[in-house]
Amino acid sequence: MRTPYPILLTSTFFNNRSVLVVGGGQVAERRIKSLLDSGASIQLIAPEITKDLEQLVNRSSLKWHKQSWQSGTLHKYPDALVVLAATNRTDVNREIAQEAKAAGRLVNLADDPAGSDFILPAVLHSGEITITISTFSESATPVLSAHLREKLAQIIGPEYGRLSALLKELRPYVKATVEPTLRPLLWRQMVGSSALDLLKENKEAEARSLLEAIFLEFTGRTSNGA
Ligand SMILES: C[C@@]1(CC(=O)O)c2cc3[nH]c(cc4nc(cc5[nH]c(cc(n2)[C@H]1CCC(=O)O)[C@@](C)(CC(=O)O)[C@@H]5CCC(=O)O)C(CC(=O)O)=C4CCC(=O)O)c(CCC(=O)O)c3CC(=O)O
Ligand SMILES: NC(=O)C1=CN([C@@H]2O[C@H](COP(=O)(O)OP(=O)(O)OC[C@H]3O[C@@H](n4cnc5c(N)ncnc54)[C@H](O)[C@@H]3O)[C@@H](O)[C@H]2O)C=CC1
Repeated sequence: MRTPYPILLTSTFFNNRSVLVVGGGQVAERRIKSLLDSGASIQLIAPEITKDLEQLVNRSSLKWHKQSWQSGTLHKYPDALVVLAATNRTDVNREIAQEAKAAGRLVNLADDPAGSDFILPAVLHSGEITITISTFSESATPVLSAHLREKLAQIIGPEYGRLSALLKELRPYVKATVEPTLRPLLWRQMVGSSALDLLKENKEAEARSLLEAIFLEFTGRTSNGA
């Protein structure tokens, strides 16, 4: 059994590329909305699209080509490294995938995860934290992924996103003053501190002070060679 290799595409990836989506139903709509949230420019090929997608065409970086998929037309979208075949026609999705793979593009088929280059997991965003969940290994049970996302959403509250933001603020100072081998120890102290509880109670200033105190105490100790 091979496990899938998880990667997260950054907005840099989307800077000079577009994503090609074929099909404009419910599944395509869900994907296009999250692609737009990630800053992607999208080329959409479909004869008909949902009402929500029609509205997005007018006010986002989504370009609609109102037509069915035509064989041999992938070359018209040279900057689309990522292709989503999301029509309700298995034969059409398969043909798109063949063309995409032959041209060295990365393709996802909405109806065939095992034949896809990558799959799209269930996603939970909590502030600056992204949690992805997948059940995929040869095939998937997506409703279980959605269920797990709901469970995790109850555990991972907004305080974790706020803690992440505070730790990021401290990161340059830690990098400048703490030896690389000692950094994990310091970060673990901060993450395991009661800053999280303070943030849960919206005591942002107290949480910041506590983290700064841990930092100062740690640097004082380590620079003394203790
Ligand atoms: C591989 C993957 C995506 C990919 O990479 O393409 C995939 C594939 C397939 N889904 C199918 C069906 C359904 N998918 C959903 C729902 C969701 N599906 C999602 C993810 C994924 N689904 C990826 C794997 C995730 C993982 O690794 O676990 C969620 C979590 C996220 C999202 O899509 O945004 C979202 C939750 C939305 C929410 O509740 O928030 C529902 C329920 C519903 O719609 O309410 C049904 C109907 C019930 C059923 O059939 O189970 C079919 C059969 C199609 C057919 O019969 O033709 C296939 C293809 C196949 O399994 O062959
Ligand atoms: N991965 C997932 O999470 C899920 C995947 N699916 C699969 O995804 C497929 C699509 O699902 P929905 O969006 O709900 O279907 P839908 O029926 O709502 O939409 C299908 C879309 O494909 C377009 N289309 C049809 N033929 C086309 C062609 N030749 N060229 C371009 N566009 C074409 C239609 O105009 C429409 O916009 C389903 O058939 C199913 O196999 C379904 C549910 C969840």
